Amino acid sequence: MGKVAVIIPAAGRGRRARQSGAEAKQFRPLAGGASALARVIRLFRSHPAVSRIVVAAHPDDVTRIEGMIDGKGCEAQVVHGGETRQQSICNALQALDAASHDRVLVHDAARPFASVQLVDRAIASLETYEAAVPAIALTDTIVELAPDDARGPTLDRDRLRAVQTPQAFRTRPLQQAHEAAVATARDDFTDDGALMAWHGHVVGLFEGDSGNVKLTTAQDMRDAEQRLWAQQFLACPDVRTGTGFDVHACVDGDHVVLGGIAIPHTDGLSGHSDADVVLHALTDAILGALADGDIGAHFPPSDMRWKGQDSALFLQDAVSRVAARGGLISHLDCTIMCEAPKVGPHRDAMRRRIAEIAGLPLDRVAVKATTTERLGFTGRGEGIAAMATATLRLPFTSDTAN
Ligand SMILES: Nc1ccn([C@@H]2O[C@H](COP(=O)(O)OP(=O)(O)OP(=O)(O)O)[C@@H](O)[C@H]2O)c(=O)n1
Ligand SMILES: C[C@](O)(CO)[C@H](O)COP(=O)(O)O
Repeated sequence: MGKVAVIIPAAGRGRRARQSGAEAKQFRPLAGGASALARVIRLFRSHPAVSRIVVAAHPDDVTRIEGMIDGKGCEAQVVHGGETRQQSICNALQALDAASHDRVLVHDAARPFASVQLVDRAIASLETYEAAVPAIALTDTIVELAPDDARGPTLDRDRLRAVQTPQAFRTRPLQQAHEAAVATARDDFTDDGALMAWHGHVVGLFEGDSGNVKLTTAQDMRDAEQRLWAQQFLACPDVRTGTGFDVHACVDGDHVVLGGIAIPHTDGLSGHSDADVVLHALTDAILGALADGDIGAHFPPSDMRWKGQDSALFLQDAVSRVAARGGLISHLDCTIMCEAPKVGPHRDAMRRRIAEIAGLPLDRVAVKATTTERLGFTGRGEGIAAMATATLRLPFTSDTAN
């Protein structure tokens, strides 16, 4: 048998799942981790039978998806998607040589929960069929709508199935079916199984997976987040708390950088980097929870590379150390101590920026502020201080147990 290729349609705009200001659903980080598309790419990249991946992308997303498929693993390519899912797959099929890849799986970028076992079943189905789709039985009572949208006839659910992806095909017959659809201007197929059946092929069914949901609505996105957080939390039972504290002196200037946000002010803050006490305290809090030194140990002030540096780099480094240990950050909290500038008007911008750097949902990032009642160096306006707490969860390791 020849090799297996995979087509990932990822050119949709995710309109039904769109929250205001949010990017398309397949690119949103899920539970502070990889996006749906990244998870799907990872699944197929690491599957031993798959040797080529073609991702159909909206023209605006080609470069970013090229960045996601970069690196080791099987051969991968991004092509322009079309106006509909069917057109996106048709475009991707043109990038496949049926002589070298005689089998192809088609899997939605919007189904991040597909398992290796499901992919194995899809590939195995091609020993029996030239087209096959995963299907699950329905558990709700299913009715047709009456003309007035009231309840119509009840359907026999034992004769109905919900169809998912990955769908499996012999490559050339799928290409021919798509060519025939283009020739007859049919562009209304919601899946390739339907298109193959229309073209006269028997389409087999294999066992789907009720967990393999398609992220379609905003509620689906919330459910997926919860499910992934729960999975990660269970895998990381070792709860750690770290604290951080930082001070920078006020100097001549016209703004300070706090929580990644430049705030106009009557002074500046002196420092080797951008002197962002908030990001520094948070970085130290994370390093503290990891028992992995402190910001000065990793980014010495004597090193000219960090001069004037955006402190996001330091926080990103600490966050990646958590990921490298297989852990996750469950909460970041910071208190800024200063008489001025007023933090309140900038609090949400700071939270958004910290959440963005740390890859966390907004409700897992807190920024608070207090004056020190004109007492001490912060009270006299000689400097600004910040203290932070990071709550992390790590997997238990043999080191942890010792
Ligand atoms: N022109 C299109 C439309 C959809 N898709 C992809 O097909 C899969 C299933 O489509 P759907 O869930 O409907 O995604 P969207 O089209 O993005 O969603 P919506 O209809 O809500 O805009 C998704 O991975 C989507 O990116 C595609 O490649 N090209
Ligand atoms: C292909 C599919 O996921 C199978 O269930 C589904 O048909 C896609 O439908 P959508 O309207 O493009 O979301």
